[in-house]
Amino acid sequence: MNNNVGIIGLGNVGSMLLNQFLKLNLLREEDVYIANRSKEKLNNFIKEYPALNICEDNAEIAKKCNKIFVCAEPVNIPAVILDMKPFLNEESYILVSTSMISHNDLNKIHNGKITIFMPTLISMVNGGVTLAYHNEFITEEDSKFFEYLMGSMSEVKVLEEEDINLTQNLTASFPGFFAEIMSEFVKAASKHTKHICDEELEYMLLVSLAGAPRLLLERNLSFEDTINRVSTKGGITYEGVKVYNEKLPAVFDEAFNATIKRYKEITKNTSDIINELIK
Ligand SMILES: NC(=O)C1=CN([C@@H]2O[C@H](COP(=O)(O)OP(=O)(O)OC[C@H]3O[C@@H](n4cnc5c(N)ncnc54)[C@H](OP(=O)(O)O)[C@@H]3O)[C@@H](O)[C@H]2O)C=CC1
Repeated sequence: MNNNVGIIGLGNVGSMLLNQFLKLNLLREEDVYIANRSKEKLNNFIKEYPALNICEDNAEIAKKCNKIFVCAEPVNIPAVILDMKPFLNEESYILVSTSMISHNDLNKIHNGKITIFMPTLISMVNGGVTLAYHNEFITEEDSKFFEYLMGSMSEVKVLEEEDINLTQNLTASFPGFFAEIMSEFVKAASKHTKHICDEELEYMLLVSLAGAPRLLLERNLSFEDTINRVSTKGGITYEGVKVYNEKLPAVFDEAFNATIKRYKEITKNTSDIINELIK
């Protein structure tokens, strides 16, 4: 048993976790081991965190760490776990940062402790919701460890595995959806303004956005209360709300259907990859 923590895959998620674990003093640099497919990325981290341990490959992480975050793309995760398999034992705790690979499929390679979690890049600024599913081998101590790390940068919601797929639209995917919706908002406003540039429009929108959730949360206003307060019957907001009310449900339904369809395709693909690898 050791306190070493491994992180495999230093992309958007892995680097966010590494930076937050160290910047928030949740882990000591010398207890953290990292590995990534392309080696250049690793050297950049060493410049910032000189006591960090760089591993040659995924197997070395499994040899040296009991707790291992796997933050690769779904299609690459089966191979990562297989690389580690010879060195995994009942103490090994694998934390996979995507729900697009089922714990049943992962158990075919590592029949032990697995947490499937869905982080959010909002946690770079200490916020957002991390969704998690712990399999049956996870002890209270393991879930406390998870809560200690992820709960320090986000809210943690432990769910049934099948519920993560849908709810991640509201958490992990949210920054992307939000950016897309807001960028359309600015583009539409831009068509009607002659003297204000897009950057100024974007700034006004972001400042309003930062305040709107505070208004709702601090004054305990529901969405409906807020609409009623802002939109006077027959006024400008009222007319705008009517259009959103009519058109948006179809857009949200279609987007949910598209993500659910893609989720099924990816999980089927990762399942096929695992079945092929363990043949
Ligand atoms: N981006 C997001 O907001 C969120 C992403 N996720 C999930 O987290 C996971 C990571 O996402 P993200 O960080 O965006 O992806 P990235 O593509 O940014 O990072 C993936 C990293 O994994 C590395 N990698 C791939 N294969 C291997 C391997 N065999 N061995 C070691 N390292 C490997 C890649 O290395 P290389 O440098 O060679 O490419 C890369 O650094 C995905 O499963 C994604 O679905 C979950 C929630 C939110």
